[in-house]
Amino acid sequence: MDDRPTRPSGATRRGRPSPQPETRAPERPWRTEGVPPGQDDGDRPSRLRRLRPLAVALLAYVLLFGLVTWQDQGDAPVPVSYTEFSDQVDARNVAEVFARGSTIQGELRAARPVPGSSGENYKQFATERPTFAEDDLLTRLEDAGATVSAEPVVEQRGALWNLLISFAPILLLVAFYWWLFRRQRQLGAGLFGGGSSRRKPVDPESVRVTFDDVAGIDEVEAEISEVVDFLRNPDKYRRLGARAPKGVLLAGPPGTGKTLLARATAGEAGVPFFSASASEFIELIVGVGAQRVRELFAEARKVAPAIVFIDEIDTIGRSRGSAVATGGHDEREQTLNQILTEMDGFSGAEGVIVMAATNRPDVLDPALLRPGRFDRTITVNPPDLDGRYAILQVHVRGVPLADDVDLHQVAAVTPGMTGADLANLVNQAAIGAARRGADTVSARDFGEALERIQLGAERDVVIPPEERRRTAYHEAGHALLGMLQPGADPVRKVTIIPRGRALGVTLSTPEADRYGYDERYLRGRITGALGGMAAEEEVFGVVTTGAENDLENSTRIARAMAGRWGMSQRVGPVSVLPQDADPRLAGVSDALLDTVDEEVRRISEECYAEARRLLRENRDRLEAIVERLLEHETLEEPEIYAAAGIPRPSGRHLGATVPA
Ligand SMILES: Nc1ncnc2c1ncn2[C@@H]1O[C@H](COP(=O)(O)OP(=O)(O)OP(=O)(O)O)[C@@H](O)[C@H]1O
Ligand SMILES: [Zn+2]
Repeated sequence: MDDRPTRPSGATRRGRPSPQPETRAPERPWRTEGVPPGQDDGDRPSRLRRLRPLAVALLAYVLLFGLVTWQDQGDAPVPVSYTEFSDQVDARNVAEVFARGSTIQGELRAARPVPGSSGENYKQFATERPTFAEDDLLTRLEDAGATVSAEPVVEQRGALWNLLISFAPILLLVAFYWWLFRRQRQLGAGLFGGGSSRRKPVDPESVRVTFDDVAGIDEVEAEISEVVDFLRNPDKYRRLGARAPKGVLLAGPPGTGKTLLARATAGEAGVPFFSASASEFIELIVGVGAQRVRELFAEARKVAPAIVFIDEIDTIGRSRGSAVATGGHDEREQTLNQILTEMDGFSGAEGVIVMAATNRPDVLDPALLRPGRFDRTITVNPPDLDGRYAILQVHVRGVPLADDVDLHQVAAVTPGMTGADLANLVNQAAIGAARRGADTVSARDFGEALERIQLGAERDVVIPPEERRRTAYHEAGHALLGMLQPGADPVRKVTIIPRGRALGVTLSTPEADRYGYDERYLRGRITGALGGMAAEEEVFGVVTTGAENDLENSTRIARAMAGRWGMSQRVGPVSVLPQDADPRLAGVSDALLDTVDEEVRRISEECYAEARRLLRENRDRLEAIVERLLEHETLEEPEIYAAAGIPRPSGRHLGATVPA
């Protein structure tokens, strides 16, 4: 669950909680990625080509360095070392070196210096050694059996050797880097099916996604259409000197179809679509991310007009002061800078449009949003009732529906669900029908799929009677408080059949789409969440571990009330716990944080006391629900309200599950 209480279902569970309800995780098996796997082989030649500039630069550097060193030698007395005389040594050369005043270092093994035979023209061989004449040297050389050749072969070992030695660390480093770089790519290719680092354009014809596949985007369609139009007729804009759109930021919660929208934009315009996830850019090695960005854009430019899509841009685009940053800092910044450079670099004329998606537009570095970069933000919201209906219609294409399926009804009972959730719902329903061996997908399949998504899959375990009874009180406590509090979301279902990791579940969902919450509603949510624990304490006099998940939920809401939503008078109308930022970095004092803690405790204690009071006053209702629950294990909305003798607030209900 994310940390706003805006999730579709207010399910409260007893038992070791699954912190992330099964509604999200493995939900999108159909999510196709831009790259057909196994295309990496074709990249090899271009990879070599890419490395060529590096090699050329290196070679040039070595040559230049060598040349400079060589040049130096012409003028200044550079030490020349004759470690030994081979028979290729030219005596004239030796003399020349002497004449220039160079020092010969090392041993003249073949020509031992003769004491006293000093010549004026020749410098000292070595300060502490006697000098000798050229003739003398020649004689000695010949005596030693050396051939005096016409070609001067001066062994330049000294300079060259020093050069090589001084280069060795750099060369080693370059080699190592190269090796790592290649290894990373191979690893990436191996692990992620051959496409993690390199994106090829998807053939626009082969995976053509169009606006027909995206539903409920009426509000953003106008803006997106402009991008499509530009990609289709860039000349029309160019002629008028209109600045082309460069970057479009798609902001919205996960699963709202941002990727789909970007892909559909490419599909509509009939241009290639390059996609990458920003998190893929971040590698351990600094510079790799930037390199990948460069490649991505280079390839897009080659086939422009095109769309480059960067998902999760916030992983690299977080503003510097932000508390949470992923990946190495340098790497992140370099990669971000590379993206900015690429965007600054191309003129609109090239026809590359960058689309990026984020669910945290608030944390983005302002540099990203400057004109000429991502200067358009399109907010994609979770769909409303009509939107959900439209999305369902898209996804039931090709799914044979039974006559009893009413998509309006399905849309009505799924407030808060995103496009991805709905796609999953249809998929799960179809799977259920297939498992039954049915020809069509029925309303019952939808009901069961929704239940599985909201409550988790049923688990086949034998619960001891004592535990079962305790669970029944716990869930009945949640349900009763949900029904007793005015303004609370209607209770849809209660079960003491273990589901997912929970021993029992109470599900309440809002009647209609909710966009904001008032304090009373939130307190009701806390009281309801604490209702299970309160019932256990009320009836058995002890508290069990079954309330862990409930406490997490209630505390989270209380913290947000006091620290984020200004609902505590003692804290005041200030934001102490801004979303996803470290309050201490934001300069919040410890005293204020302590006050929030105290307020969280106060709110929770008040709500708990309220829960206890309500349960005590309605003990007969509690017992009635428990009795029905132990008998039927699962109760639907009408039965729950009937058992408690409380009028039902809602009429809508996806009555597909028949209780045992
Ligand atoms: N508006 C929509 N119309 C039709 N289908 C949708 C819509 N929104 C989402 N979906 C379905 O959900 C799937 C996932 O959506 P998508 O990956 O585009 O969401 P997203 O916003 O990019 O999510 P995330 O932020 O998690 O990457 C889509 O492939 C599509 O099947
Ligand atoms: Zn509970």
